[in-house]
Amino acid sequence: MKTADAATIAGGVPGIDLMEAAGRAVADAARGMCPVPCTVAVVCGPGNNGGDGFVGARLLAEWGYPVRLMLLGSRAALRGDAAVAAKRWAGEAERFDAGTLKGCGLIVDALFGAGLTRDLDGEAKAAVERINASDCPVLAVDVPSGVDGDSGRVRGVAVKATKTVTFFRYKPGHLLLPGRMLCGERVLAQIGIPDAVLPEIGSRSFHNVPALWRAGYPEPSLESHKYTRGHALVAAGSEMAGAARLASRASLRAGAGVVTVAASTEMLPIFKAALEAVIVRAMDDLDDYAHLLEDKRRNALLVGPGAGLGADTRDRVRMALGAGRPVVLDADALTSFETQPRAMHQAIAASDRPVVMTPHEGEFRRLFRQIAEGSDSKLEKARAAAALSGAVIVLKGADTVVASPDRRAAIADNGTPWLATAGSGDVLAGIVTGLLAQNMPGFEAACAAVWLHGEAGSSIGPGLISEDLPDALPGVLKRLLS
Ligand SMILES: NC(=O)C1=CN([C@@H]2O[C@H](COP(=O)(O)OP(=O)(O)OC[C@H]3O[C@@H](n4cnc5c(N)ncnc54)[C@H](O)[C@@H]3O)[C@@H](O)[C@H]2O)[C@@H](O)CC1
Ligand SMILES: [K+]
Repeated sequence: MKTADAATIAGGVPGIDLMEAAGRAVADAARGMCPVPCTVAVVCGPGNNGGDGFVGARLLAEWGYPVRLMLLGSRAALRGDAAVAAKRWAGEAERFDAGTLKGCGLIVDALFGAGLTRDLDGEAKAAVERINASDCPVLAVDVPSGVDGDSGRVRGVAVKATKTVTFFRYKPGHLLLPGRMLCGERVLAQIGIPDAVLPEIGSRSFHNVPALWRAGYPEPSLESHKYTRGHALVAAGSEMAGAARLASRASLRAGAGVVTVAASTEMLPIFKAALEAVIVRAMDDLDDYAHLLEDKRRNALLVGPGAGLGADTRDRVRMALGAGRPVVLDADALTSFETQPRAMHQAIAASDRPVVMTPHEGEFRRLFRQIAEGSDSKLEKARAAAALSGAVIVLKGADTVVASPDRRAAIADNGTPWLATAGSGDVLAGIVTGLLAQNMPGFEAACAAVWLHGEAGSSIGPGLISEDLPDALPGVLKRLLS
């Protein structure tokens, strides 16, 4: 944002104009929250976030709202645009103490935004605690004060907002937990920063929404037949038939033309009975898997759901990665490398096709211990793991991050807590595999799968079980593609 602001200002827009536009967006949001004028407490900090607060306070007062402005620090200490904004505020700047929020109908939190540099303590911490203790709705300016915009982390203590107005683009902290929860409803306001500054910023972080990957989403044409739509091979092994069934069905729903599931002979009847459109093949040993890989039409491979832990699964992972095809590694395929993650990274490095890993936090910690302990930003953790392993990393959770070895990363916010249920990850892995079978590139396929999975979950909601998810995909896809 500093680069964006500076480039805009260098392009001829005075900084105070940006602040005026930001303050207006804040005042508009406040009016939306309290259409009938109520007393608004605007709590300002010592930097430009406070400056936005001064502008918002002035406009609300002009619109007939009784406004009380409180300032952390002294008016004389304000600098730059914030000092200009403060001069335009004709009212008082009160000290913020225990009594000052009494009788207020709305609090505007303009304490700290992008300039937060350390954990809150002392007077600032007390101010945030007082705001949180009041039972007033809170409108946060840019980010709830105390939330780190880069990571979504709480720096000591943070405001719990009802609504947050931010500017130009969302920041990672608006999408990552716990920041996202502390924002309440989010509003994105444009304040005159042109999109042309984006290349200069060079950000590789994205919000996982269809605009990011829709252009590469595979759609069949009239000339397509089932093999041109790709053929996914799911290596099920001999355990947990349900996991591989869910993944296979999800691959088909995601558009793979054909799905083969390979399982031990004793498991075949279970698969045959449960999956009509899926081809079922016996795989009792590694030779059987090698034989299945000989058919090059099987062009995307999934190893993990129901694979079982141990040497056999490790060998199958190595064979898949050596087969010159996109590979998805999930569940047991990941955990089987817990004690030898380097061996997995080496096998990935030898593959020239996309590899996607779909760990949850626990699996991630086992495979990337140093990275997991070394950073508290989920975004940077996933990014570091992608760089180290050479795979696209899907670090799952309510704020799933997809990161690519080329440093692109996307954060999803469209899931639902109802997706935290057995088998949900198997479905996700199956969707990724189905999209890779249709030649979608690795990062885009992973992002699209996460988004579709989130939408499918949200479309079902309470009572969701993983079996429902593949069957919810047609509705989601219909909306997406129309
Ligand atoms: N031209 C611009 O730069 C624009 C900036 N805007 C606003 O400006 C904000 C960023 O402004 P700033 O960079 O001045 O930063 P902030 O206003 O977020 O905070 C910086 C101030 O807080 C102090 N501070 C930081 N961490 C602290 C802590 N833990 N405890 C106590 N004090 C602490 C710093 O010493 C500094 O005085 C954005 O969030 C946005 O609201 C908008 O007005 C749009 C235009
Ligand atoms: K704030």
